[in-house]
Amino acid sequence: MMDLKYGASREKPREDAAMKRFRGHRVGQFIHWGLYALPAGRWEGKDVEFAAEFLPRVAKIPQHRWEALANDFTLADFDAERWADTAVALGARYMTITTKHHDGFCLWPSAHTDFHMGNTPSGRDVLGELVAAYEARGIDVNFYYSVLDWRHPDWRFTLENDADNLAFARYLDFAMKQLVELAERYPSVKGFWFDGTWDESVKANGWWTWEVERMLKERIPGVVVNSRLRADDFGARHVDSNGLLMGDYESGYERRLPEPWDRSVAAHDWEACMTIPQASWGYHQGPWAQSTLKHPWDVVDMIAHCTSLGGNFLLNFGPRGDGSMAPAEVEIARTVGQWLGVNGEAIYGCGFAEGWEYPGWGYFTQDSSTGQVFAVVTREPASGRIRLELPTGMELVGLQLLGSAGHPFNEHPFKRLAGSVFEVDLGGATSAGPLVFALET
Ligand SMILES: C[C@@H]1N[C@@H](C#Cc2ccccc2)[C@H](O)[C@@H]1O
Repeated sequence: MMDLKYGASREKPREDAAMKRFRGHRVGQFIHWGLYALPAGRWEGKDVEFAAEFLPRVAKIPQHRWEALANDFTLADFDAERWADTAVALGARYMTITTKHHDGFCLWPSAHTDFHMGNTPSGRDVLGELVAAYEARGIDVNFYYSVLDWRHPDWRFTLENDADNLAFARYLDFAMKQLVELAERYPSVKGFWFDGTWDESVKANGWWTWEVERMLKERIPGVVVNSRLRADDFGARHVDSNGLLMGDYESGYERRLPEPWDRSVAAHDWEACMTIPQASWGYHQGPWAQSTLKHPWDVVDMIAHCTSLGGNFLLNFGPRGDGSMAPAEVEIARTVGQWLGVNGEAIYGCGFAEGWEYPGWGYFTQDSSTGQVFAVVTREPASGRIRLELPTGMELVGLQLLGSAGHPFNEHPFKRLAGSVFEVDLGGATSAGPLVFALET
């Protein structure tokens, strides 16, 4: 093992109450909202077929024209209560909001820049309103913060000379001041989700990423920090040069999930984040994005997939420029939330079912407190039958379909094929969306 000054601070997952709470949430609502929601992927009448929040870079928009959007950011239809109601409808237990994305615009009135909500027509503290509305509903709030800042004059992608090093040192000082400001203004925040840390400039300053995590945990005991913030002494990211996870959970899964049979993932905490359109985090009005919205049952499959490997699933919403939630995304939230309302006990507080192999037709999850194992059937075989292969020596004595026909449980028939292999005929099992069985063993 190398002697690292800025490597992982622990070898095993955190087991304190705050981390257990985050782990048990399993389902979160990601929100990307900022000036990019105004053009919504369209510039000078043309759709730019790339993530809406990258528009200023992809369309090469002059800085002054991008900054002028702040004058149009009127929040005409922004209502934090309605956003929070969407999270309740989704069945989300936490929410992660973009406090500052790569363009540098801040959703709070920051004292360290002029590019913030205070210099918009409404002057409203969007973050303050969101924290109040979500916490009033018992939903934890996390802050996304982009270390990458296209606007700041001292930002550097690479460090070529002393001048770059001096400038970037000023930038890191600015970013640290903003993070202290966020921690002081919103002390009830439960986590920080860092992004924009892939450039050489940040990787060469692992000490700063270590200091940020230390500062936040000193100011907000229990706060949860993602691995994407961290670089070690040698620029290794997420996992340090000794192979140990930095931060509190692995956050490398962006618009992708681990292979469902990759049991190694379950060794540590992790979270996957996912867009509803194919590839835009900010609201994109064009058919390039709007024609690719995910089906609610695809979202349910991803939620169960993550839970089965001990991970959280963070589903992204991109509110429109006026502050309203996109109706199609709200509808998806409602359908997923209705499924969770019936089958959530197989998700919330659940995780990896040790000893149960990946079955192919869906996922096994296990309640971390009671040990109850569930089968979530998201890919019903053409045969209409699933095979349950139990850990060797285990007997299946009962099978209950969750929430069917309005009953909390509904005994379902099964038969032994051989040894610890059982077959379940899914015929007659009814439920809106993927079926979930509680296994009695
Ligand atoms: C969570 C997601 N990470 C951000 C990104 C990115 C990106 C996109 C292309 C190449 C390199 C990085 C997206 O804008 C969104 O915030």
